[in-house]
Amino acid sequence: MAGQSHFPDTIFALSTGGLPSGVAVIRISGQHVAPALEGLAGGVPAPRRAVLRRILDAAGAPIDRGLVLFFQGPESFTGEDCAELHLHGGRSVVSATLAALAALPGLRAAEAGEFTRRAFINGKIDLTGAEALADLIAAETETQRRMALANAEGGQAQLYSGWRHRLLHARAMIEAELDFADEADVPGSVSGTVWADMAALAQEIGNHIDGYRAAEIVRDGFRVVLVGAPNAGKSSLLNALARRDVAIVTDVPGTTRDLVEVALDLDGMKVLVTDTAGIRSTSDVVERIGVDRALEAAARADLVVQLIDPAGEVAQACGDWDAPTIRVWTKADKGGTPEHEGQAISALTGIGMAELIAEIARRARGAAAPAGATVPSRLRQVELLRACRSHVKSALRDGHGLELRAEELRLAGDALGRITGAIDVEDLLGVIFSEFCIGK
Ligand SMILES: Nc1nc2c(c(=O)[nH]1)N(C=O)[C@@H](CNc1ccc(C(=O)N[C@@H](CCC(=O)O)C(=O)O)cc1)CN2
Ligand SMILES: Nc1nc2c(ncn2[C@@H]2O[C@H](COP(=O)(O)OP(=O)(O)OP(=O)(O)O)[C@@H](O)[C@H]2O)c(=O)[nH]1
Ligand SMILES: [Mg+2]
Repeated sequence: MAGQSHFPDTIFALSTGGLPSGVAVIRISGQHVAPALEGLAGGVPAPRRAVLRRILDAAGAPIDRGLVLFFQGPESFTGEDCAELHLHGGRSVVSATLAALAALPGLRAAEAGEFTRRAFINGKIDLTGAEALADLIAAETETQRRMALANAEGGQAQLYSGWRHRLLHARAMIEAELDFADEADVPGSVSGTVWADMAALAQEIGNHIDGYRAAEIVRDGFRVVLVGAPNAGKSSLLNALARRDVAIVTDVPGTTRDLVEVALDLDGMKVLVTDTAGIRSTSDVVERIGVDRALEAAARADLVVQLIDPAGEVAQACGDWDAPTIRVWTKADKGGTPEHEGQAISALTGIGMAELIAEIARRARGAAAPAGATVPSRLRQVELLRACRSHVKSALRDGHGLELRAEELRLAGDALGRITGAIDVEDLLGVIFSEFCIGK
């Protein structure tokens, strides 16, 4: 896909966020950029040099005075001629400029993700790089940002292209062996080292796939579920963690019925904390549904925090869940904290809260992909990685002939090629680029 392709339309969009803003940037990309700048900014600046210009409408009346940047293709984000207008971020300034652009021949408003899509078609980035840019823009926590940046800088692209080279090399060696086999004297078999490398590759791909769960925890959040008997102090803890009144707190046991979830940023990790109904056997229909939901949430948790009021009833029939569990004694301000193992906290005074938060953050980080690790970021990628590994494994099975085994290796390489977009991905592009916002 290398080389610049020629799209008939030149596209433009506001690439910065909500208006009004201090400065708003409008991006333009395509073959009509230079004539558009002639009309709109009275000329085309030297490439990559910011110049201050009057921005004019179709009638030649000034809209604003702003900075104009020109990038000459292929040395631009999209690989096409690009321009940026850095305007004052007023609604009317922006709408008048967008209207002036729309009136120019060959120009139209960009669709979501269309700049990045052109960057991909023009060979500036591969599909994993495009997906990583979407993640970088969506990143809210430090760990999300680091993971997205590693892939935006080509972490996955390099890993998969290395694997494709190994597959190609293996196929070449097998082809050579097939050719020699026609001749009278067959040289010493090369296949020993080839198959050893393919076995190692299957293992590496498997390990890489296993990293997906850790990547999901970074992207979607580490799920912490608060469970305990009614009145144990779960909702009070949730409110203290969220630093706002998310859940209703009363001294009536059985106050919380539904799941209440908040997203927190703990030490750079996205953590989803869910408050639940106090667990007890009850004849109240609504409360019983709440208890069922609590137990289901615990079953899905990455970490269960079990709250116990030392003066209260202990949760009967705690149910069982597989998630790691920590015990926390509540209402420590009242004294009487027992010598049991586990932490003591007070949501009321803050006793033990810093320690509890540090412990949750420590566990979240432990379950998350390590900083800078190259991990798959999408189910789409994982499915193709699984297909790739399964073809490598088929190739490793002896029974069938060398030709068929080489064919399995070709299929394995094709699966990798679909991840990066090197082959046959037209059907995927709509899905991938629809994730983006307009202007990206
Ligand atoms: N004002 C502005 N800021 C921005 C962007 C932008 O488009 N405009 N970006 C948009 O996403 C990001 C930066 N990404 C960019 C990626 C490549 C090129 C570019 O001109 N690439 C050329 C030249 C490379 C070079 O000089 O090293 C190329 O790849 O050939 C520009 C921005 C973030 N900040
Ligand atoms: N003194 C003191 N009281 C607390 C503390 N945490 C909670 N309480 C009180 O304990 C009672 C129950 O608190 P909640 O947070 O609603 O308990 P819950 O576990 O959510 O209860 P359910 O929703 O009924 O399951 C309320 O009266 C709270 O004010 C604390 O740290 N110290
Ligand atoms: Mg509650």
